[in-house]
Amino acid sequence: MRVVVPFGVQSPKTRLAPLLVDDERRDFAVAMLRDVLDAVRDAGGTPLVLADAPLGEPIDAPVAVDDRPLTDAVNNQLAAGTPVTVVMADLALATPEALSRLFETAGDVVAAPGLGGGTNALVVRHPDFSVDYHGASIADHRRLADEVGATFVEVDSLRLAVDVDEPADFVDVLLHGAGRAREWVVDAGIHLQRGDGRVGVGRARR
Ligand SMILES: Nc1nc2c(ncn2[C@@H]2O[C@H](COP(=O)(O)OP(=O)(O)OP(=O)(O)O)[C@@H](O)[C@H]2O)c(=O)[nH]1
Ligand SMILES: C[C@H](OP(=O)(O)O)C(=O)O
Repeated sequence: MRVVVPFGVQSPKTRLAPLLVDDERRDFAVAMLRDVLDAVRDAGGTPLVLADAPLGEPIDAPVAVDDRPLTDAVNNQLAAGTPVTVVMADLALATPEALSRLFETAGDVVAAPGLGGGTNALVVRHPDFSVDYHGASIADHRRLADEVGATFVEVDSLRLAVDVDEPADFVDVLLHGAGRAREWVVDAGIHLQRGDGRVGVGRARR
């Protein structure tokens, strides 16, 4: 199964700026990308990194560079009309088992919703379906599938629902992660902060 993994090289993970400086955000984004690529391969997928600029470092997967905005770049990958799967590069909890379940779920379009309204992964088996990312995209994708007469199936998965966008997402990486991304977070001195029944993250001063 061809699996496109979009990766924003230019100023990645800007919402993590409260905790990470520019270089750290890039290094962390690459650590997540490497974990996702491993999980895709271990789930039987053949990954292609769809980057908005050259990565500038070796990566264990073919890379296609397309500097168009995310939606346009992914729709270009769908244009041939053959089945394509899209898995975002910031799914730090993704495992081969979770991805296999997604890949094996029947439907013209199979989605893994993200927390907060995004669309973290899509298996597209309908030639007329197109994507429209950002701004509660899961709702847009339900509508777009309906408009072309495609069935739309959603996979309920914690591991595919968590995409790391904001510092609070590090809580789930620390509690449920196991790969390079979690290792990077720990090495960066980011730790759980628990008090009065709430949990967040803090960072040890260097
Ligand atoms: N190819 C490509 N991938 C993108 C682009 N923008 C985001 N991505 C990737 O799409 C996925 C989800 O995007 P976001 O969560 O918005 O990622 P992001 O842009 O790094 O994060 P923010 O800067 O905080 O919005 C991630 O895997 C990004 O690497 C883009 O313009 N082109
Ligand atoms: C790509 C985008 O990610 P978000 O901006 O919602 O994190 C989406 O899932 O539509």
